[in-house]
Amino acid sequence: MERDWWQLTPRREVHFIPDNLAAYDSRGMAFTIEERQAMGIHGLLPPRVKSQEEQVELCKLSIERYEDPLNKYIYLMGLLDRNEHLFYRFVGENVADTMPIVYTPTVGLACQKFGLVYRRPRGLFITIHDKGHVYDILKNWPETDVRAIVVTDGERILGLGDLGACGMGIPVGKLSLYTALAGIKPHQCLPITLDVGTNNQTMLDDPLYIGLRQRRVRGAEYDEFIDEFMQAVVKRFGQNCLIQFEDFANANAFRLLEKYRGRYCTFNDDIQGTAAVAVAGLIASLRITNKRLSDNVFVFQGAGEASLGIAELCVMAMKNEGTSDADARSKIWMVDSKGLIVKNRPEGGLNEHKEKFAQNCSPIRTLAEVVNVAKPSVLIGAAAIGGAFTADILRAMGELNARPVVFALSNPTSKAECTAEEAYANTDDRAIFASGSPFPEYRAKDGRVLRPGQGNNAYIFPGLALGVLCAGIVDISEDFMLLAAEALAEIVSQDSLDHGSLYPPLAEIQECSVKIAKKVLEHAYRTGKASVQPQPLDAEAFIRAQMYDVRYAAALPPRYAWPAPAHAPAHVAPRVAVM
Ligand SMILES: NC(=O)C1=CN([C@@H]2O[C@H](COP(=O)(O)OP(=O)(O)OC[C@H]3O[C@@H](n4cnc5c(N)ncnc54)[C@H](OP(=O)(O)O)[C@@H]3O)[C@@H](O)[C@H]2O)C=CC1
Ligand SMILES: CC(=O)C(=O)O
Ligand SMILES: [Mg+2]
Repeated sequence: MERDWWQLTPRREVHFIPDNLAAYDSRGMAFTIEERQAMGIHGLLPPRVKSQEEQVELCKLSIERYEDPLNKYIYLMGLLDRNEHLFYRFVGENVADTMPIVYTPTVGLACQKFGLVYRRPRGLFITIHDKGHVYDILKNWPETDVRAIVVTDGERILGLGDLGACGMGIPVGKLSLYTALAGIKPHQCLPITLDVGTNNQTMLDDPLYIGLRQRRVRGAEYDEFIDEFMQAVVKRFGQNCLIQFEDFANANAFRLLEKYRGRYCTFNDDIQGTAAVAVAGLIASLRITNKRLSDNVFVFQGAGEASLGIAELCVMAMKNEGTSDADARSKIWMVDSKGLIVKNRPEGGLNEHKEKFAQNCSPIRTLAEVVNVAKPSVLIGAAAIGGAFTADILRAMGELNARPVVFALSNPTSKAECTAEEAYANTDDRAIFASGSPFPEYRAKDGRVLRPGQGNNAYIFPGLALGVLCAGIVDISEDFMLLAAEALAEIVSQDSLDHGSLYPPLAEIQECSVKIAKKVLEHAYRTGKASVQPQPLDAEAFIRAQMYDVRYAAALPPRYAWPAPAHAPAHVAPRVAVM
C-alpha cells in the first residue's frame, strides 16, 4: 500500500533561517567600511568599497564572458540569489540584452535543462501528494506579504510542451519581470509550480528530472487540487493576492479562467495578456496602413489560448469601432491542427471557443490555401509550428497587401512561424512584423534599419499587475485588457513605426508599465472595481511610490552613522560607537 506522503516526514515547527553569509553577499563590496564594522563583517570583504554603478559594470563584463546563453542564465540566477538589488538594477538598465536570457528564448532552454541548472530554492513546489496540505506549504514560504503569484502546472511551457516541474523557470522568469519591468517588490512575488506529474517520457526517464515521477493526474482529483490551491492562497495572502495562470495546457487554461475569474484576483496571461499585446500591435499598425481594425481580414495559424484570446479581443475592439459582432467574427479565419475552422466540420472537434469563429465555407486543409481564399491583410501565428509561414505564404501576403501585417508569436525562437528576415525578404521589405521572441535588426534594401518589435505579453502583464495591485482590483474583466492594449499602442512613437516596430523600445518598457498601470488604476476607480481607498489624488505619483527601488538603501539607520573619532582612520572606528 502507498504510504501517505505527509506521514513520511512528521511536521515540525522549523522556520526558514536566512543564510548569515548572505548578509555580506547581499550588496557585496558596496558596504562602506563603517557598515562592515557595524555588522561584524569587516575583513570578510576586500578593502576596496565599490559603488553599485561599478558593480553593474562588472556584471556586464562578467556576463559578456559567457558565450552559451544557458551559462548566462546560470550567472544571472546566481546574481539574483546573492544580490537582489544589483540583479534588478542590472536587468532593468539592460532590458534588451538581459530579457532574452531571463525570459524567452533562453528561459525555454533553462526549463528543458532545469535539473541541470537548479541551484537554490526559488519559489514553491506543491505536488498532488500535498493535496489536503496546500495551506501548510504556503505557510512554509518565509514572506507573509505576498501580493502576486505566477503559477504553472508545467503542461504547455512556451511552445515546448509538457515539461512538468521543470516549468518552474517560467514563473521565476515572469516574476523577475514583475520587478524588473514594473517595480513590484520582489518579496511580494511568489513563483509556484503545481506538480501533478508529467506525460513527457523524456523527463520521466531523465535522471536529472526534479519532479514527481508519475503521469499527470487529471479529472476530479486535479480540479479539487486546484480549488484547494486557490482557497489556500486567499486564506494565506488575502483575496487581493493576484494569481497569474501561466503555461497551463489549453483544456485546463480556458476552463480554469472561466471558473475563477471574477471570484479570485486572477487572469490567464497566455489568453488575456497575449491578446492585449497583439491587439496593441494591431492598433499601432493602423497608423501605418491608414485603416480601421475592422477594415482588416485576419488569418490565425493556431486556434488555442493565444489565438482565441487575440481573436476575441479583436472582436471587442472592432465592436468599439461600430462593427457588429457577426461582421467582426466573419473577418477572422482560424486554422487549427485539422485545417480551417468551418461550420459543420466533418471531423468535428470544435469547442465552444472555436465554434464562434467557424467560417461558413467548405473545409480547407492547409494554411497556404486559407491565405489564398481568405486574402488576409493580417497573418498571426501562435501554433508553435516553427517555419509555418513559408516563403510562398509570405510572398502571397506581399502580393495581397501593400503593407502586410505578419505576427510570428510562437516561442521560443525555434518555434517562430518565420524569422524577421524571412518576413521582410519575401515581401520586398514591406511586411509589418512582430514576433514573440526577439529577432535582430535588419537592413532593408533601401538602407533603412528595421527593428522588429517583440509582440510578447511581457509588455502587458507587469504593468497590468502593477495597476491591479495598486487599485486592489479583484475582477480583472476584459475591458482592462483592451484598455491596456490601447494604452500600449498610444505610447508607440512615430520613430518606432518608421523603424518597423509596433512596440516601444525594450529600454522604455518600465515607463510603459507605469502608463498601463495608471490607465488600469483610473479605470478601476471609474468602474467601481478598486478596493484601495481612498482613491489616490495623483494616480501616477501613487503608483511610483509603491515601486521597488533598485538602489541600495542605507545599510544602517542614521544613529549608526557616527563620525569616526578624529584620531582614528575611518575604517577602524570602534564598533561600540554604533550599538
Ligand atoms: N508572444 C506571446 O506573448 C505568446 C506566445 N505564445 C506562444 O503561442 C504558441 C501557442 O500557445 P497556445 O495558444 O497557448 O497553445 P495551445 O496549445 O492553446 O494552442 C495551439 C494551437 O495550435 C494548433 N496547432 C497545432 N498544430 C497545428 C498545425 N500543424 N497547424 C495549425 N495549427 C496547429 C492547435 O490546434 P488544435 O486546437 O487542433 O489542437 C491549437 O489550436 C506557443 O508557442 C506559445 O509560446 C503564447 C502566449 C503568449
Ligand atoms: C510568452 C508566453 O507567455 C508564452 O509563450 O507562453
Ligand atoms: Mg506563457
